Amino acid sequence: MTGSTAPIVLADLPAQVRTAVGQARERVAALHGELTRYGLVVWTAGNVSERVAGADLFVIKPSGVSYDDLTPESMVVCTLDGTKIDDGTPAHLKPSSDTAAHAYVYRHLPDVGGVVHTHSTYATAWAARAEPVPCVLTMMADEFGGEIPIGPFALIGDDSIGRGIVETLRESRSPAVLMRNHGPFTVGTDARTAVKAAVMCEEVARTVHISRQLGDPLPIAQTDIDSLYDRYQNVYGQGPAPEEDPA
Ligand SMILES: O=C(CO)[C@@H](O)[C@H](O)COP(=O)(O)O
Repeated sequence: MTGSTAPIVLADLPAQVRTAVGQARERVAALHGELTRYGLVVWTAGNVSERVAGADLFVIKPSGVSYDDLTPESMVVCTLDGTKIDDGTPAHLKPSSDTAAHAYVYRHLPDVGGVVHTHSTYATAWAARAEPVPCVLTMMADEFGGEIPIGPFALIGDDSIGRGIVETLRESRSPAVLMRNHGPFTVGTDARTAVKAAVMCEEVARTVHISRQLGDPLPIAQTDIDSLYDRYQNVYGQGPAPEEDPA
């Protein structure tokens, strides 16, 4: 007895799971285009994943593949311990090198449905100094509810990065953490929300950096941060579509 279990085969899973995987693959493949559109990544250095609704699985990009070559069919499907399943991709196609970090986040933060990692320039510059981005912009109060925190230094390859992300985000309202000497990891209810947090993270890191070239940015009072955060999270935008009138 080896104790090893047979790999999960996507084609053998119930139809609704296969449909959910297909939809997540479409979204995750397309969202990598947003990373390049907003200039958050160079070469292949960043990744998006999304939890599969109704299954203990997530979808993530393959490692080291050019963004231009990513397709829904090439998105890799993993269990929540980060193991690739028999997902119909070639056996040699490895998931992202950050898969263990994404998997750890999904296992420990059940409300998270999407995770993004980039090395976007300004956010990573703050990470290299291990300095949180202070909350000195209304846009930061809206999206992050305070400063963007720093996570610990961690090597790639085991649970260290994931542990650092989870420990840091549990202490904060921010959906972004700047892992020391590495770069931003962001989370959201789905992959699109996590991508938005990555875009906003880079934008505010850039603006606050430029502001500091001009002098000392002015802090925002905590009560105002709380009020801005509450409005943006609960009132801003269109809200859910109204019910159709049955008449
Ligand atoms: O942070 C790192 C490596 O330092 C990774 O995010 C890579 O830059 C992208 O890896 P893949 O997703 O292509 O494996």
